[in-house]
Amino acid sequence: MIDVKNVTKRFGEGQAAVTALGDVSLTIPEGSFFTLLGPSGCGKTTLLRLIAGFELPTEGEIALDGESIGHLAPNNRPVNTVFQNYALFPHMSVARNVGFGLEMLKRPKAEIDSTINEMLDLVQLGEFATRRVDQLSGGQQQRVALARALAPRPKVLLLDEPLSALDLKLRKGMQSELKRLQHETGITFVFVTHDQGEALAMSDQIAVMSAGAIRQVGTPEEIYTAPQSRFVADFIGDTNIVNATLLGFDGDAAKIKFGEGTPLTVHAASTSLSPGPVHVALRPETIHVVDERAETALLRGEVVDSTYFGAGSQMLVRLEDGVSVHVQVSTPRPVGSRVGLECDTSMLHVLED
Ligand SMILES: Nc1ncnc2c1ncn2[C@@H]1O[C@H](COP(=O)(O)OP(=O)(O)OP(=O)(O)O)[C@@H](O)[C@H]1O
Repeated sequence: MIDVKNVTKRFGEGQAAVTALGDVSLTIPEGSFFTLLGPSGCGKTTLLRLIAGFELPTEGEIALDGESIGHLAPNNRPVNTVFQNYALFPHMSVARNVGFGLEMLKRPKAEIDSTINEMLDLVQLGEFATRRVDQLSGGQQQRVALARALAPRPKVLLLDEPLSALDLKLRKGMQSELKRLQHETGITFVFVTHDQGEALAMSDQIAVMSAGAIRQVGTPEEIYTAPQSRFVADFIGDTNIVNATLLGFDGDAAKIKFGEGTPLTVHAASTSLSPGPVHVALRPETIHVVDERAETALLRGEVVDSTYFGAGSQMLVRLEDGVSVHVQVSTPRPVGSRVGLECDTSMLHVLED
């Protein structure tokens, strides 16, 4: 288990100082596939480099299995990193690249050889052992980098956008491959990405970050279906955010209404929200288009655009308050027509701002 406790990281001094991380606390469970997700510059790489020991925190500490690792140099931490550019030795064979870390650790030759074979089998590169790395494809080089990082059997593997150099098809393949490797080895993977699809597809847990802070931690399903804030709802997928009035709470359930509509009981990110104007997240795939006069319509508006995307169409509906909502449909209504929008209220979610 990795415990990040109240970690602040500032670069530079005085007026020019940049706070890359501000009082971040986080627990990464042992043996999990844990993803740090957020836009460029939010501090993901900085957090990874602090865990690796390439940077030291300005304040706070990082513990592994209950023991602070702050005093340990990077090579003495039971942690290994796979970098974005792989950092392989191009002129060396695949086998030597994989065994390099073990040679540095002065492990016996027989142990190094058997680990190399085991690791190459694990990443399905057994037949490439003697090939020079510069004679491999990008995807194969990625596997060598993984095998090399896994060879010393670290407790934690840090992966900094390791798939970003691959084309889309290879990326998808490597996503399943990485998940398989994590399951088979049981090593804790801390994976950095700004790609929400990748994060949802691969992770046991995701920490969504923005501007040096952790905004939400949860399983992919929790993050997708119950985003806490407008930022998380916006960042994960194609969410509509609509205006509503919060009337109050009944236990954990929020009572809201859209415009002058009837009160609805829905989920909320927090029960400490005050009654009044709020924002509600509404996933495009959970909305059904009905007749404008239908009593079941929760929202009403006019179709202002419609885009065909193969599996269906995406309609843009402008609501009476001017907010536009995306809706996925198999048969779009004509632009200019008035429609009602119906939605399972259990899929509505009041956000914190
Ligand atoms: N060595 C450094 N000196 C000064 N500022 C830095 C340094 N390293 C990072 N920063 C700043 O800290 C902030 C966080 O950077 P970081 O690289 O952690 O972001 P990131 O989320 O990994 O971004 P990306 O997805 O673009 O890699 C940024 O504002 C960055 O400019």
